[in-house]
Order: sequence, then structure tokens, then C-alpha cells
Amino acid sequence: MSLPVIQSPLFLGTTLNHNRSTDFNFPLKLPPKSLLRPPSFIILRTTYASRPAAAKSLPLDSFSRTISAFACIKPYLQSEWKPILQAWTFSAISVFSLSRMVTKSGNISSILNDFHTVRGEGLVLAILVLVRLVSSYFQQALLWEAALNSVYRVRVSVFEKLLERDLAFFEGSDGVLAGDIAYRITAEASDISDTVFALLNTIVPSTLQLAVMAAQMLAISPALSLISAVVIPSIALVTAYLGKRLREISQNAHLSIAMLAAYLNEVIPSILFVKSSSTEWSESVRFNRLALADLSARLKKKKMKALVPQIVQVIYFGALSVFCVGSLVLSGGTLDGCSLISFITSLVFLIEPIQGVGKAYNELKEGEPAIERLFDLARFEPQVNNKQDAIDINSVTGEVKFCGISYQYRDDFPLVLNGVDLHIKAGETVALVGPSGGGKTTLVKLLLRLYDPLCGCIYIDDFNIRSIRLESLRRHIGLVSQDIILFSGTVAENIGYKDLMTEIDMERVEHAAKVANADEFIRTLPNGYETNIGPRGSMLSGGQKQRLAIARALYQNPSILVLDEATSALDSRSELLVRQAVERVMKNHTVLIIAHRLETVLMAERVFRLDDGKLEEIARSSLVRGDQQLLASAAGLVV
Ligand SMILES: Nc1ncnc2c1ncn2[C@@H]1O[C@H](COP(=O)(O)OP(=O)(O)OP(=O)(O)O)[C@@H](O)[C@H]1O
Repeated sequence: MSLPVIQSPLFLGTTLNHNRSTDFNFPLKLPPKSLLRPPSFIILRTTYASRPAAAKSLPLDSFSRTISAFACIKPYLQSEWKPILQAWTFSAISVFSLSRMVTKSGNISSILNDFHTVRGEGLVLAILVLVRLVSSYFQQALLWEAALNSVYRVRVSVFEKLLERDLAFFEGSDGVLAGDIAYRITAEASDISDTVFALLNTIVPSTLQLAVMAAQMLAISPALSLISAVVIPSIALVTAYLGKRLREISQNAHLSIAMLAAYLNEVIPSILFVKSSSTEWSESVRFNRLALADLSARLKKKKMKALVPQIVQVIYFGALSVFCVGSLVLSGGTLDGCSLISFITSLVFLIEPIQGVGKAYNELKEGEPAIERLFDLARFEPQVNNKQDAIDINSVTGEVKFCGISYQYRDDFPLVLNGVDLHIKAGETVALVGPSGGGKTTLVKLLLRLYDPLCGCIYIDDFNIRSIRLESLRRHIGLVSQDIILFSGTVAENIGYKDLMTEIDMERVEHAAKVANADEFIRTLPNGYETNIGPRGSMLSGGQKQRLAIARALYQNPSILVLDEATSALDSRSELLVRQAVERVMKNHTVLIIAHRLETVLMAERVFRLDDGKLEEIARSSLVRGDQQLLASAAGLVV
């Protein structure tokens, strides 16, 4: 899909609003167009990233949508059958006591003169009220337990599936933004629990109450019951129409808040850049636009939600008044006062479940987009997967062969790698150089099987990597990426990340840190290895982060180490420390360095240049002849 280029900030509101004609009354003075152009591109991506979910569901009609949403959550509800069954038993008790209350209320009106009988009947009525209150409490508490438990299971299972998704889902122009994903798994999943509760609370409790009250009315007066039955379909029709509208409005509200979350997720981690480029104002303008879009969508939703019960009540009470007057006239004295009171009380208690059904329907329509968007994350056909007969390899020497590798990210994109052949011997250090965008990182992604090549094969110790289990393959390859990724937590937790959920081996942590030249600075930190390094390791310098990342790669004890050298310049002492660490690592690992500095290239035994998808070896002699300036400029290196 090619994205239209949106140049004017004016388009932002309409893009977010799904091409609806609503424009926002924007209170801030807009900055010049040029200032907003780059951000508008990011927002556009955000919008499109969320579109597939909405677009995919368009052909479905309202009913099949409901069925498919229900089918998604059904297995999780089934596992909660126990509390659901208990809750429904309590609801039966509650409805039973209600039906007795209705009869008693009619009886009391006929014996008002007899104090003793009234006292006895009043006591029974009080007990029935108490039973109804207690059983209603247990009914609701147990149904919430079931709803929240099933949503907890949905969350966990969707997240597990999400982690299994191909890297392509997260990367590239079609990638879904992290903030959008986070929003679906957090806030939207919470909305689903309301939907699930409303459904469970309707299926049996409301139906039961409706049936019992209707039966009671029918027993008292079939003719009047038939007249009152006219009210029910009219309420159902109106509720169905309003529910459809509410679903559309809810979908927009879900998307607008997801956009806001996605935006914050991009901007807050980039706060250093925002501050250094003094773009706080334009960021606040962008935030304001997204917040306004969200405000508009949510306000519409809330107004609609407030409107539905009012309309239902107007229809109901209007019809009820007409009915009461009509029934008195029609009965012409055939109905005694006691029966009439019981009949009207039953009718009043009939509204509760009808409203319950209406509310549940609204909740379902409101929750459907959330269910669709959440389960969309878990619906995929993996491109990279384990073969059925995939093997585990326990130890490898580290020999790597790329044979005739070609790759392109998408059919309509050019080839990034075009017939690449490379043989790295076990224990050898090879440097990969070349212009930016030449395909060096892509080659590493293929080695890790984050993508599969278009054609050609990659071998590790003569095993085709497609025949190795993914987990086993990746265990033998340590990666130190160009953008160092550290997590908030202690130094030890970051180095021993692989064993975070089991037991971190502190001896191995310290050994890895020593080899990576990190031990010295770690010991100067306030709590040594137990020091918390802040969000994404923000309290460490660039060089310290790199050494920590090397230590983390070493902790996993890989045979092959891939170092994607950071291009940002380190001071000479930090650079020396990192280089010393790499030199130590080279002694007993196969090392593939994506090099950007001449000094690093000089450490390698062989150097290859990757440009325009083709790989060529740079003769070692040109390095020793001292023709380094020439080499550096040809390979685009930092001297
Ligand atoms: N996920 C992706 N989807 C689409 N195209 C991509 C993706 N990742 C990389 N590319 C494109 O593939 C080409 C090679 O990218 P790659 O990251 O491999 O280059 P590189 O040689 O490692 O560059 P650098 O030295 O700047 O890190 C680039 O043109 C890039 O735009």
C-alpha cells in the first residue's frame, strides 16, 4: 500500500477522524506548515498502522461481527464455568425471591386492616428483600470474577502470540506502533471485561427475571399481558438501532485513544531530542490535536451512551402510562385491586431486565471493536517458523556460510541483498563495511532468522539454519545491536537478562562484565551490580551502555557474536575500552562486526564491503599497505 503524502497540518484532524467530515475547533495558533510537516508524517503512519484491523472487519455485517467477537472470547469464558454457574444459581435465587415479593406486595394491600397478618407478611417480605440483595451481590461478584479472569487469560495469550509474530509486523512502513499495541492490551482489554460482564449478567439473570415476571403477568391477566408485550419489541428495535450507531462511534473512540497512546510512546522516549531541538511547542500542538480528536470521539460516545437509556425509558414509561390507564378501562372492574398491584409490580420489574438486555447490547457493540483489535494482534500466519522436524543443536564451532542469499523486504521494494556468498570460518573475525543502507544489518537479521531469505541458504556448522529450532539457533548467536537496548532494572538484571525469570548466575555476570571491560565502571556505581540504571539505561554513558550490551551478549555464552558498531562517536578512552573488550571476545568466538570505524576494521582478519546488495572482499594487503584513507572513504568509515 502506498501512503498518500500529507503536506498540510490541516489534514491531521480529518485523517485521524477516518475521513469523516468533522473538523476540530482548534484553539491554538498553528505554527508554519514547514514546522509541522515531519510530525504529520509520523501521525499518518500511526493512523494507517491501525487501519487494517478496521478495514478487515468492514465486510462483516453487524450480526456476524457479534458472533465472531463472541467466538473469540468463548474459550476463555468456558474455562470460567465454575464461577459463572455459581453466579447464575444465585441469580435464580434472586429472581425467585423477587417473584415471591411481587405476590406478597399484592397480598399486603388486601390485608392492611389486619395488623397481625400484616406484621407476619411484612416480615416474610423483609426476608425476601434480604435474600434478593445478598444473592444479587454474589451474582455480580462472581460474574465480575469470571469476566476479569477471562480477560486476564485473553491478555496473557494475546501477548504470548504477539511475541511470536514476525519482526515484519513491528518494522517497516506497515508496522503497528508500540503505543497502539500497548493500548490494545491494556485499556481496550479492560473494556472487554465490561462487555463480558454485561453479557454474562444478561444471558441468564436478565432472561430469567424477564421470563418469571412475564409468566406472572400472564397468569394474572393474559389480555393485559398481550397489550404490554407491544412495548417490548419497540424497545428492542430502538435499542438495536442505537447499538449499531454506538458501535461505529466506539470504534472511532478506540482508534483515537490508541493514536494518543502511540504518539506518547514515540515522543516520551525521544524527550532528549525534543528538548535539544526546542520543539516542545510543536510537540504540544501535535498532542493537542490528537487529544482533541480523542475528546471529540469520546464525547460522542458518552453522549450516545447517555442517550440510549433515556430513550428506552421514555418509550417504556410512555407506554406504561398509556397501558395503566387503558388496562383500568379495559378490565372494567374484572381485575381486583390486589391482582392489579401484583400485575403492575411485575411489569415494573420487567423493565429492569429489558434495560439490562439493552445495556448488555450496548456494551457488546461498544466492546466489539476492542475485541476485534485485540484478537487481530493474535491472528497471523508466521512467515518464519520452526519446521516440524527442527532440531536442537547443543554446541557449535561457529562456522557460518551464506550461500547465494537474496532478500527484499517487500515485493515492490528493490533487492537489499543480491546473491550474497560469505564463508566465515569458526573462530574468525570478519568485518562488514559499506555505505549506510547497504544491507549489513539485513544480513544479520537473516542469520538470526528474523526474516527468511528470498533465495539461498545459511549454514551454521553445516546445519541449514531453517532446520534448527529458532530458540536453539538464537542461543548460539549473541547480538550487540547498533541501538543499544537496555531495560530499566539493575546492572545484573540487564547482563543476566536471559535468566531474568529463573536465576541469574552472578559469577557469570561478573565474568561477562570483566571480559567486556565493564566490571570496573560497574563497581564505581552506588550499588555496584545492584544499581538501577534507569529507563532504557539512561544513567549510563554511550560507551558504558555498549560494554554492558557486550557483557549481556557474552552472558548467554554464544559461539557467534555479532557486533553492530554504534556510529555515534565515543571519547577516545571509551572507544579504547570497547575495542579492548571486542579484542578479548575475538579470542574464542566467531565474530562478525558491522564496522563503522577504521580502527575496528583493522582488528578483523578479513574485511568485506556490502554495497547495493553485492558483497566483495577488500584485500587485506590494502590494509597493511597503509592505504587506509582510501579504504575508509570507499567503505564510508569513520577515521
Ligand atoms: N523493515 C524494513 N522494511 C523495509 N525496508 C527496510 C527495513 N529494514 C531496512 N530496510 C531497508 O533495507 C535497506 C538495508 O537496510 P540495512 O539496515 O540492512 O542497512 P545497513 O547497511 O545496516 O545500514 P546502516 O549502516 O545505516 O545501519 C535500506 O534501504 C533500508 O531502508
